[in-house]
Amino acid sequence: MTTRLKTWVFSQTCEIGSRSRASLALRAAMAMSASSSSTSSNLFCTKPTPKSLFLLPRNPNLRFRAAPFLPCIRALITPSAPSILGVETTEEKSKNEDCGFLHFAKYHGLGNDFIMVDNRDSMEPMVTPEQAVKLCDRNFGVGADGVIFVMPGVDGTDYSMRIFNSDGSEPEMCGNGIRCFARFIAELKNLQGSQSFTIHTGAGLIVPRVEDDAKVTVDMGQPVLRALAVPTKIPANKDDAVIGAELLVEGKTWNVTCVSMGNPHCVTFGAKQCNALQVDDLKLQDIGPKFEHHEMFPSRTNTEFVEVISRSHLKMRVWERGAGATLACGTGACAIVVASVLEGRSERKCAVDLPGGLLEIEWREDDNHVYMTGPAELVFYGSVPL
Ligand SMILES: N[C@H](CCC[C@H](N)C(=O)O)C(=O)O
Repeated sequence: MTTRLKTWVFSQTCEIGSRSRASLALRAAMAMSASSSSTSSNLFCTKPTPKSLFLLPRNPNLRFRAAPFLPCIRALITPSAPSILGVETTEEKSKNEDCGFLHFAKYHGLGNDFIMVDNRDSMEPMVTPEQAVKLCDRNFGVGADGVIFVMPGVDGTDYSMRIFNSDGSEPEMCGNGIRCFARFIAELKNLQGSQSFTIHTGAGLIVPRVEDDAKVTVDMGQPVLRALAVPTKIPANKDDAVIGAELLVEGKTWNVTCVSMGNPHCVTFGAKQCNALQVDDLKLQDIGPKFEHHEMFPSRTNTEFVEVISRSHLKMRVWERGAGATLACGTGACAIVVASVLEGRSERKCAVDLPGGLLEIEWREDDNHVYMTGPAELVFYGSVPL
């Protein structure tokens, strides 16, 4: 069965704001239909042409009345959903799966950016780690710090999350990514107002809540301090944790505290016998990899370099495992508040200042959970030949 592309009916006006996302997706669908003017192909199996790379930047001047805007969004990025072009036959569904196209939504959390894939149809990621590396390339691909898959829930959770870093490695958890995940789901399901979801991740159960102001608050669970569980081979110096211990990195001794938020973090407030760290002066490209690949971290590590502005305001630069210097790191921001409390440098509730913006972090004494609040933004919808 083939599906003729219906012509789109839309008018030239709509309020700018929440609908403009829909109009972006509508434009993409239009361009897709234009690029496959033939009547035989359906929306998902157009020939990959230059037009098939819909990287439509947010354009406030776009003025469309998006009539079927939600199905359009879903149809673009959820091949298995009933297409706006009519109910799919199983034949079309199978074509969708092997037509070599990936439909995605690009989101970022304070500039830490991700290709979001609606993978709710399968427990197998639609993209391999090797393809993720290509997709994340900022010159030859879409460009991102990672690819995140929205997958079916496990053991009663609403969803599961898997993520590939831009180097193709698979971390256990991603703080900025889980905020983007929550906003993406709310968009796909056209949910309004405050919503929370239970997400199965490599770090266990994580519960993000989309707030009325579109920020996302996440219960990031409990930090893990046991050295062998971070994991680190640095000898434990406080109970079975590594707190303010010494680590020799290329001839320089740094004071470090090691924390896992499901993924490993090495937090430092500076080197021994040196003045307080000025994080803006750091050459992350030089020092970052030396921590990431240090022999004391068998699974490599994320490394956060921290400046204490006040007892409730920390400034951080991060070199991420598998992604390098990023504009923000949610799990890292949680790890530095835990480390700074353990080293007596800050309160349990801090504003964490990152190159991409501010995160609010609280390590609550009553339940030992770390809570993170911050934004997550949709940038564009896209389709790319795999
Ligand atoms: N690169 C990290 C995963 C992403 C973490 C970061 N982007 C965040 O927001 O938590 C790792 O390999 O552990």
